[in-house]
Amino acid sequence: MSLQPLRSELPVFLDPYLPRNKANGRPFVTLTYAQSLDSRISKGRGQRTIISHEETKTMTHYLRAHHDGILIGTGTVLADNPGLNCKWMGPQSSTSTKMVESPRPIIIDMRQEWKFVGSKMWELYNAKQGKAPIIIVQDEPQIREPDVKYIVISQPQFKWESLLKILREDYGIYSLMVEGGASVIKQLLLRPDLVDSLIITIGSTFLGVHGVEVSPERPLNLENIDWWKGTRDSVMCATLCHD
Ligand SMILES: NC(=O)c1ccc[n+]([C@@H]2O[C@H](COP(=O)([O-])OP(=O)(O)OC[C@H]3O[C@@H](n4cnc5c(N)ncnc54)[C@H](O)[C@@H]3O)[C@@H](O)[C@H]2O)c1
Ligand SMILES: Nc1nc(=O)c(N)c(NC[C@H](O)[C@H](O)[C@H](O)COP(=O)(O)O)[nH]1
Repeated sequence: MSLQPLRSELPVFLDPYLPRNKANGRPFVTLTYAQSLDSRISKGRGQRTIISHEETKTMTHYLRAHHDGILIGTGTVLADNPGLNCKWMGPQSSTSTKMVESPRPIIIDMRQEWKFVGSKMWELYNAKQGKAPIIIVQDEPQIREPDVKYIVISQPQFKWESLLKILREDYGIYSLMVEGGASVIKQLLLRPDLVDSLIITIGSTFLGVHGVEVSPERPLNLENIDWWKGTRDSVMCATLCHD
């Protein structure tokens, strides 16, 4: 399905929060997600839930066009079967340039529960509309899936700073968009040392007490805050305070 055109104010609004070159050995990291008014990102664990309006969906694809990589956690890849490509074509693009503009999917799958072959990502890759993923695993895989790259961590938990360094140095990921889910977002909200931009879409809906909540484990302040108001959603851009 094609996207709605990008709202004309969004490029200027988003520009200060888009990736810039970083000299500190890790990628520029954008943490972005869509939440309800009651701070939920889905109706329930494992339930794919559309929160964004069509115009903020287009914004998400515009953001994808500006990043080398797009990372999600196991819960999200299993629940959502996401495509993680970029459908925003830009003013002068043609279908043949889609693959170039799509970020590389980076999937946390420590216990190898997800399969690339047969997924939406795989269909898009075969249609030359998306890239094959890098998968983060705990152990060397017994069967390597076609065109997938594996980062073997050799322990159940990885340290974000180490993973980011590997992504930049070994895979040329200079800008990384992190799209969730809840566990990943909660960890990174507490890492102002690693997150460069925070972009949250707030949808005008309540998802209720059974929804998957996103709330950091301790209070958190933001700075460099700006808001955009759309038809149904608002978008807040900010940076995390180092306090
Ligand atoms: N609205 C949105 O913007 C949005 C975005 C993404 C996902 N979602 C929703 O969020 C839900 C999934 O959230 P979730 O919290 O269950 O899953 P998640 O996607 O955050 O994945 C969590 C899992 O990733 C792995 N993981 C995360 N950090 C790790 C680390 N440091 N080391 C090792 N492994 C690590 C662990 O296996 C962990 O259980 C789904 O319902 C999905 O639809 C919504
Ligand atoms: N911006 C945004 N608004 C939403 O309403 C929603 N549910 C997500 N969720 C993010 C999560 O990462 C999804 O899995 C991908 O958004 C699916 O991506 P595709 O469209 O299949 O490429 N993100």
